[in-house]
Amino acid sequence: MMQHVDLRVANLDCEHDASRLRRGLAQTPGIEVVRISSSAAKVRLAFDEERTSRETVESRLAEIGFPVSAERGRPPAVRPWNNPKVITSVLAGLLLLLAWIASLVDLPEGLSTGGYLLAVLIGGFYFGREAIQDLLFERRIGIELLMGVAAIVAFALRQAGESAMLVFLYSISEALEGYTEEKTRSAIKALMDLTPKRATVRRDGRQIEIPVEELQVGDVFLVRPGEAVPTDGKVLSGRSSVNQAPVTGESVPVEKEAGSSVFAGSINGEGALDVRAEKTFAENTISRIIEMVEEAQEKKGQSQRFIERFGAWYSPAVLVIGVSLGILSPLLLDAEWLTALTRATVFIVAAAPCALVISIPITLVASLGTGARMGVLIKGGIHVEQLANVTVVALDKTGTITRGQPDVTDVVSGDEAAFPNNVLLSVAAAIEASSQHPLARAIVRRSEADGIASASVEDFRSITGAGATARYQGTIVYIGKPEFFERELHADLGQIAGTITRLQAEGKTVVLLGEKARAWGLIAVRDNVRANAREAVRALRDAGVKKVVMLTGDNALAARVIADEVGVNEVFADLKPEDKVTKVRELTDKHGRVAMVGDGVNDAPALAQAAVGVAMGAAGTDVALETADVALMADDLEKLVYALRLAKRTQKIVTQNLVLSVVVTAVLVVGALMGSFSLPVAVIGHELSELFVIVNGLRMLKS
Ligand SMILES: Nc1ncnc2c1ncn2[C@@H]1O[C@H](COP(=O)(O)OP(=O)(O)OP(=O)(O)O)[C@@H](O)[C@H]1O
Ligand SMILES: [Zn+2]
Repeated sequence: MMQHVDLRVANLDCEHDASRLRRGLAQTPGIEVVRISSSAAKVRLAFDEERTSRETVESRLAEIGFPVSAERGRPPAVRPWNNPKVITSVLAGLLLLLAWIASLVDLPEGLSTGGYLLAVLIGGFYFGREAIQDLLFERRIGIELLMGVAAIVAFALRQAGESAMLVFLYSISEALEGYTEEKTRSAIKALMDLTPKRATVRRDGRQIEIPVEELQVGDVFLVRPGEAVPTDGKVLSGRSSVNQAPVTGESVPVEKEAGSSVFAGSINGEGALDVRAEKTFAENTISRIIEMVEEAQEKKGQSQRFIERFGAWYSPAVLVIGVSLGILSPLLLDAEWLTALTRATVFIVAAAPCALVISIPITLVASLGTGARMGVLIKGGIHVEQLANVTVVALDKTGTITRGQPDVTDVVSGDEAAFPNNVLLSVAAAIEASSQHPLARAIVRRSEADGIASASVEDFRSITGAGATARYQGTIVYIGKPEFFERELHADLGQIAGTITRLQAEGKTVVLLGEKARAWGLIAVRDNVRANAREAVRALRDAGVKKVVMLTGDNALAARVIADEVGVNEVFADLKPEDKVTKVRELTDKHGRVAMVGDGVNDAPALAQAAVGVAMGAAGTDVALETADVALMADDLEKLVYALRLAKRTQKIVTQNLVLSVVVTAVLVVGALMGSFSLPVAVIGHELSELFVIVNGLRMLKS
């Protein structure tokens, strides 16, 4: 049996480390690498249980230099002085400085040259090793090789100081890049630190403290006032307001009582809560969020993939051109050797695409992390691109535009003598007790509130997009939309027909109860529009969305009233779930990219059809969290606007970065070819553009 494990390991910082790990395990029988995520410092391995054990796997990883990090689930802390690349680079800088001082004062020249050489060797150790490994094992010419060649040639041309400076600046920018990436990632990991290390559980009538990693589903734990919630669960008893900003990004605390869900990392207010764990620590919502943000970095957008493909042939091309420049121009054009070689070196440094290569990833990590902190989970660069360019936003009605908590407003009987209101409610509630639909819950709630005893029914069956049916006193009874009664049951609506239209015109959803060919009466339900829906729709338009439309399974008349209330101008009503898919496709054909927003459970097919599927209120609904492209953790339309703006802002910074890096590289290359730049100018210009790109990208850390 092949067994899969996910392990978080140390020293896995970049693609190079990833390939070193892959090579290290290639010679180990019984272990296969399934996936390596350097951005998450995680590996997924498959191992043959008959041949190896998990312990062997772990010790093998340690042998090849990637020990499994101590705290499972919790990512390790980031410290610059723990990073060998930072240390070697700083050391190279110091040596460079000393050697330079030595060259100024009257010390033998050999001393400063020796210092420069040491700086080159130490500062160039890591990227030099990566360059060689890339070349030998992956047959790839990368930026590291370009820089290494340039440094060696410069040194050979007796420009030792320039060579050392190149090595120092390149290594420090590499280290800085790695460090900032780590740092931005740790902004997300900071979420994890909000979860406590230990939980107080009740076992056998006693309270004991255990590490949160040992919490089991079903454990009852205690959350005291002011404490953080250790893992997701359902409140058993107690009452308190809980700040769940770390998970959902909502700033206002939410009231919790018996039956409410709480999420790990939320901060408890004044009351004490007894909570039954529904997730282990590793599986809880916040752990899933962190994992998804990490995985998101691997779902690259089109532009990023293009740049990576481009980089694969660009760097070798630079090397080939540089070498021919240095060798051919003296041979063929009679140029001076020293000038030609220097020029070639300057060219190689000038043309290296560092800034270009990091401009997208650095911006994305920052942006995705910021989104996650604000309760907006975007599952990859590709979705950021799509979301930024959306022209149509399609909103589902129930639960998206409306609150999804309807109330029964009217009960009208078609035949008072045979079916008085309490009989209607009692039969309706009996059928709806088996249904998950928000309407059903409203009806059950109303009948309970009125103290009506539920009738007894059997053979419940749900009719998707129309209603439900069951057998009551031997008769097949239906509950559902009026259109269903007319079209499918050929029911005579009799005197209630007029009432139906009147109630629908008030924005109410009308459902009928009755048997084949005869409606007994109606129940009207009203679901209020979300408080901020109108502003959100306007904000979407302000943000550049051309069309905001509403999709609903409800009746057109009622839907129109709701749409007018929130300022949506186009409504598509009476849609079955599969019609919503068709509608999304039509909208895409006609107007371009569609973002479909729904609850992610009933609307999953429509969300999947859209360019971007957005699930609202995803915290606590695993399906929504897993399937949507963008998950809004809070049940709040404002977050949709935020997500759109975040995506647009990200795209803008990415564009700035791309333009800048291309322009700077072009200027440097032209200058290098014309011989107007010296090596230090090229190196500094190059590193400055890289620094700009990093700093610009990090602006996305701001929410
Ligand atoms: N269990 C039910 N009881 C009564 N009526 C129902 C039930 N299920 C569906 N219906 C009827 O079918 C219609 C469409 O239901 P559907 O679930 O497709 O859409 P919805 O979720 O109500 O609305 P939206 O599409 O805006 O989310 C409802 O408006 C209602 O009239
Ligand atoms: Zn560079």
